[in-house]
Amino acid sequence: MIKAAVTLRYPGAADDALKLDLNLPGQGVSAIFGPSGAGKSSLLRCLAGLQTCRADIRINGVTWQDATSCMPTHRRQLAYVFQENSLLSHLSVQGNLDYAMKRATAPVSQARYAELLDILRVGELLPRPAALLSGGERQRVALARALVVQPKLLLLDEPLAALDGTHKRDILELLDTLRDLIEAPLIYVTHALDELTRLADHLVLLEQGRVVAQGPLRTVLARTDLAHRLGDQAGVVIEAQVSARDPRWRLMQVRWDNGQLWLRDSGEALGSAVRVRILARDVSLTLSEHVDTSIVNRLPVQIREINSSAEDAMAVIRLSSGQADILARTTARSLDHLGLEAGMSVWAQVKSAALVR
Ligand SMILES: Nc1ncnc2c1ncn2[C@@H]1O[C@H](COP(=O)(O)OP(=O)(O)OP(=O)(O)O)[C@@H](O)[C@H]1O
Repeated sequence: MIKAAVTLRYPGAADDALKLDLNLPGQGVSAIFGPSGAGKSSLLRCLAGLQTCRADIRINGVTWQDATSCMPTHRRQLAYVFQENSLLSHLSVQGNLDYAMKRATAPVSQARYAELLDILRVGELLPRPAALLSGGERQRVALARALVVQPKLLLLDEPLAALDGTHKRDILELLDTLRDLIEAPLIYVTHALDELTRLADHLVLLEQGRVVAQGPLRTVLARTDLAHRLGDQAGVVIEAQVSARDPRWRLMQVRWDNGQLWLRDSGEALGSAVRVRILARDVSLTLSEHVDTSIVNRLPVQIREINSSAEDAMAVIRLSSGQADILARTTARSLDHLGLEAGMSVWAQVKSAALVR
């Protein structure tokens, strides 16, 4: 478990920049998500001991900070990857890796070192000066450097933010590959929901230095009361399995207990575990199944909860399809017109769904 109660006020500020209690799993990827200025980087700096703050921080049973003690950063056995400039620019790539290995409390084995360099395609970069690497290369080396020290906690602060689309996808894929190899918990700061829906197991929503919500990714994303904060990005992720393909139309079917969707075939093997993201704005509701529509994905669902307010023209509805939750957004007028209520069985028309992993 990661437990961190942090209070931080910058000198001269009228209010605390951070006042929060984090409870995160001791392994897997936890994403810290929030708008600019929410305090995401400040929080990572506090966890790393790079920012003076009042805190109780325990990482998998080891106290890093409490009311009477504060372990210095170099003893916290953590690794940090920033948006840019995580490397020592006056050294070569090899020099950066050697530097990290020498200072590590328990560096990785030679076999794991070679494996990490291979996965991250760092081998051919070893003689290159760090200062002359491209953005994507720099982040691959920064990740290698972070992982060879075998940290007890890995902090990633918007590692993709400075990259263009191609490099972003490349690093995301590498992180996805590495996630099963990394034993340490990973805290991933981002303000891009598409990154976290792919990588995260756990989600913390931060606003103005306060935790708005925290919990398993699926649970937090299915909360109707948070949907308005996420705007057009509101929507759920569903864990499913590739169950069939239709080569004629280049479609692939994914299933979960008693739900299924057809998606564009992206080549995953039958039986593979996948993660599907469905945005609330892409789901509409009908009282009976409409077959005369171009929408392929029509799911029988049950209405679990309706969140509407008198001031808002839009309502958010939580539906269940077996074990999976789906959010739909409709106008309050449609809600009234169709007489929708919690407990009703209806049909969800899913206009679009994306495979995120
Ligand atoms: N050194 C500092 N001195 C004073 N105020 C600071 C300092 N660093 C950050 N702040 C303030 O603390 C708040 C949180 O900043 P922080 O950089 O942690 O947010 P963030 O969520 O990481 O934002 P972004 O996504 O833009 O990087 C902001 O209001 C910011 O202006």
